[in-house]
Amino acid sequence: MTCFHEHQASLICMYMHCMCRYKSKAPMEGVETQRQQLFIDLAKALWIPSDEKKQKPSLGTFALCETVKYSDGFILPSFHVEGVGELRLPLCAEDSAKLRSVCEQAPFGKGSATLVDTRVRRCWQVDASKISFPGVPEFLSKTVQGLVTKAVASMGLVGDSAQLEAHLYKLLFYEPGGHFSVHRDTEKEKGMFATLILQLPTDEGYTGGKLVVKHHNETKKFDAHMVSTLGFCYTVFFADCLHELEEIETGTRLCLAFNLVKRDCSLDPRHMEYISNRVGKVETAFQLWMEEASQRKIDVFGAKMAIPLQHKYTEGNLSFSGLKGEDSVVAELLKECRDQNGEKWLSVHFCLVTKYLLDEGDECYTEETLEFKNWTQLDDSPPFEAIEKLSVDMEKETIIDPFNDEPDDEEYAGARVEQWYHRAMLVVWPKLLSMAVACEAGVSGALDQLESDVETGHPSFKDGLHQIVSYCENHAPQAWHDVQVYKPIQDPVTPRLLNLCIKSSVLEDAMRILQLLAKTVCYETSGSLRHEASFKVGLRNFEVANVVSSAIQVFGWDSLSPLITSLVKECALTQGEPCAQLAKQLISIGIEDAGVIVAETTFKVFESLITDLESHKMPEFSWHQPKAKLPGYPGIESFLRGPLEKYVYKGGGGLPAMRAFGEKHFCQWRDRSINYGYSAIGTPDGRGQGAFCVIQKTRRVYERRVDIWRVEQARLNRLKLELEKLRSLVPRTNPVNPTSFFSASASGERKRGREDVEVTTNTEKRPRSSS
Ligand SMILES: O=C(O)CCC(=O)C(=O)O
Ligand SMILES: [Fe+2]
Repeated sequence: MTCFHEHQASLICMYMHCMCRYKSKAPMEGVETQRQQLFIDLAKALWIPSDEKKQKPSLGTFALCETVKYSDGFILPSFHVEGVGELRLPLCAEDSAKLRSVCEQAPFGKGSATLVDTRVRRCWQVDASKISFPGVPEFLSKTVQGLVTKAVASMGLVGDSAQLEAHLYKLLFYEPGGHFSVHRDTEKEKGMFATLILQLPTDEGYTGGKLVVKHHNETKKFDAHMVSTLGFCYTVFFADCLHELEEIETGTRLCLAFNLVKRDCSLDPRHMEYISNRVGKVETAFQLWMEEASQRKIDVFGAKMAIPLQHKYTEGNLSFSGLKGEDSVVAELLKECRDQNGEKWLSVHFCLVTKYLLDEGDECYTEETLEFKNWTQLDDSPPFEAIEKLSVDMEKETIIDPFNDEPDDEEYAGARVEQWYHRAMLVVWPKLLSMAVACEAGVSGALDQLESDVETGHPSFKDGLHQIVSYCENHAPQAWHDVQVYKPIQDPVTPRLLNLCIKSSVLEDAMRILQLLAKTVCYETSGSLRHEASFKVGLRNFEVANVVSSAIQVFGWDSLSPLITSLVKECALTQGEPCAQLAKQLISIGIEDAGVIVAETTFKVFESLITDLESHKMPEFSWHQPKAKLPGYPGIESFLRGPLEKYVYKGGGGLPAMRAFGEKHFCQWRDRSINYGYSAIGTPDGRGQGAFCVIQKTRRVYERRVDIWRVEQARLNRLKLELEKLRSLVPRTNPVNPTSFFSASASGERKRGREDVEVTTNTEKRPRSSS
């Protein structure tokens, strides 16, 4: 028997892939570069380089083929088939015919269907229930078990009969032309991880019929025809590996197919030695992430990373011991990573991801969706409640792209193509950042967890709070997403966060939250969050106002006043009533000075805008169009900006040129006043070299100025009414003079545009209230 081992450097391919993926995205920014370097280092540390794999056969292979030695105690002189009787081995021609008479055509699975199609599979089968071994009663329990124990050792697994079983599945019988085209074996029962094909001898033997097994850029070709007349041989491979039985050219091939099922195998102890020698490399690759995480930051490396697995896995069949081949080594390496204090620092999980691609073929419509499921914890980290809601950013968080090869399923209908990719990944995050990851599955779930930690006085509670606040700073659109899009006056996040700060007296985080509320946050331009380009959380409602007031009560006005005043300045115009409520609440709990400052600050924002708008007078008519732009025609541009109504342009080129000129720049149907700041009509006239274009201004630019002024006046009236209402909400008190801290930017506001007051404040520099 020979094995043509077409070994390709799978690991090198992975690196190359890693590099290509990042190269295409030049220029890389600093943060991106750092993260991608970590991914490359990590890939090198985690996967066993192919040359090393060859030197370490103990690390296991995905497929092997061995002849059976009689010295191993293997004897099988005959077997029994229901309806035929005893068949002696090697199988003679007469018995072949008898066996054939009770066989049925072997089907294959496609999706959930079972089909018979001899173009895909030409093979005869007899069900296991009809096969027995009366001459060797311990054939299945001992003989085959012995083979299997030995075989899986070569795949890097240790398991005795309690953990590992070989279940006879079918007898397979091939005649000339028999074959099975490329496929993966379905997991026919829970725990099935590999297939064992035991080849039995026939008098005729066979030629052709090589078994080709592929896994992750590696291909093995097994040719067992030489032993097909005399002895036994077996082939074992992980069931998810693609494999194919090439056509039988002559003779007959007889096999028993077994499902290898494992309950709870452990890693080969030789693996453990490899792992303890290798884990240092992985820890070194993680070094920078470890440092960042120890500061509870997620700015550069993010909160989690995903490592795609090499084997395929199906739903509901997962545990650490369910991992196959090198995947189990990689998982163990990750689990074994330790920090400076010798503590295991990573939380290791498993998930399945399905990518669905739809291409309608007309270049107009393509769809891509990702679905994550089967989240399974592989270590003893505390359970994570909302884990099913977690997803992975396939661009930023996976160390290599898992979708760079063939899809698992494809369907065509004309030009329309649908594709499915099923992949498995390990997803890791620093245990220190578990709250930040919990936030990704939903801030409200993370808050639930934190609130119960507070109740039980969990020591890491402050740490968790810190992480949630960091998450909100880095992902404000996600943290307040639903609210922003669907219920703009609700805020289920801020009051809970501030209350947690208050309960645990964490001033620093309270300050970060107040600062965040005042900030303008931008949505990312891609993805589903395109609803609004930017937004401020601000003070959305009375509940938020009241909890802010409690924070002032607990932490003191002195420490919070700069943040509060800039928050009020930022949101007074759109959230006037909650601002007034904050003032009212402060006054009612006896922090009167602070209340007055909040109220005055709010009113001042309105007043300065009102003063500004009142200074705008109804524009008087003139032909000036001061914002006119006409590049390439400076003379006409200055005419447009100036006081004259009419201009005669002699551009040369005859009447057609003048006509084209007029149409391009001064067409009455295409009003350019919005984009180019002018409005005029061009009328070509004259002939030959004497042709010209009369440019006559229209009133459109002026009318637009008047329209804008009208809108402003309407706004002015609304603002006055609103201010009046706000004043009535706050109880009268002796005014504190807030101008000392307010005046600086108030004059700046007046000069600003009409649309909005943008108060830019630098909280650090702003002098504190001295009241
Ligand atoms: O006959 C063989 O060696 C392989 C058959 C096979 O792949 C199958 O039955 O799934
Ligand atoms: Fe198969």
